[in-house]
Amino acid sequence: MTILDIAGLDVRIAGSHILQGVTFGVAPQGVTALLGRNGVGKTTTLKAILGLLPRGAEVTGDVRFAGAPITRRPTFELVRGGLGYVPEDRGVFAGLTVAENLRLAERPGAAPDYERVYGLFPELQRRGKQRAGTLSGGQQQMLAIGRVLLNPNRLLLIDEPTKGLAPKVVGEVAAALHAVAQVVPMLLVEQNLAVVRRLARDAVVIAAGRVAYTGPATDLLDYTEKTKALLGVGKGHQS
Ligand SMILES: Nc1ncnc2c1ncn2[C@@H]1O[C@H](COP(=O)(O)OP(=O)(O)OP(=O)(O)O)[C@@H](O)[C@H]1O
Repeated sequence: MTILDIAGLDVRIAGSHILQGVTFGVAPQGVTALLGRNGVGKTTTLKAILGLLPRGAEVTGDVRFAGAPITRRPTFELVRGGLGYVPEDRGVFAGLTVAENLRLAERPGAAPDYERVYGLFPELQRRGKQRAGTLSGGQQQMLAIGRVLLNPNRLLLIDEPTKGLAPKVVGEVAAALHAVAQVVPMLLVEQNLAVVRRLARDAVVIAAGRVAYTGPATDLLDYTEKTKALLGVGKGHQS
């Protein structure tokens, strides 16, 4: 059983053939980690799923969300249909307060689930009047995730949530993601293998434009030689 199926995904941007027939499925529970060396095409994979690649990008292949083909559906429809996205740059509005950032994510006609968001991230309630630009990196990440969780989701796509964060904060964000993953499944791009070990049940590795591993995350991480060959790093290290 899968909630998201990607088959033969091919992406060319500005003359480079970035993804070359990427094929994998995402389980409907828990965390699936999407791994690979820098620049291999992890973000491109998430953006291709969401229809967010630049205009000139050539995209072919089949993407199905809960069984339905979504390849040419507009992004807003996918998001309304329960595909939540937390981009790598977090995309919070620095000049607005935390509460205003959350309010902007509310959808007309839908009841925003503040109880869930503040239950997972009490800090966001305490800092409601603070400008988002003055939050720490970890707090901004929690705001970016909280904003997506205001609305119902069937799958979250989260891009490098711990990138650039201090080690203590990485632990806090990982704990938050662990709690979120109890409620909604996740496809998580993450370079920090200690975080992957803590959170992910399944792993998908992209190498040279193709899927080089799919299977249990622990099997990959316990096999140090393979991890090194595919990701260029050993157990528990951050690349
Ligand atoms: N809009 C674009 N125009 C040209 N090249 C692009 C574009 N977007 C991505 N690329 C190229 O595609 C390749 C894959 O990029 P992508 O950001 O998907 O990699 P990644 O695996 O997410 O990397 P990182 O771990 O560094 O975030 C890179 O070589 C990148 O330079």
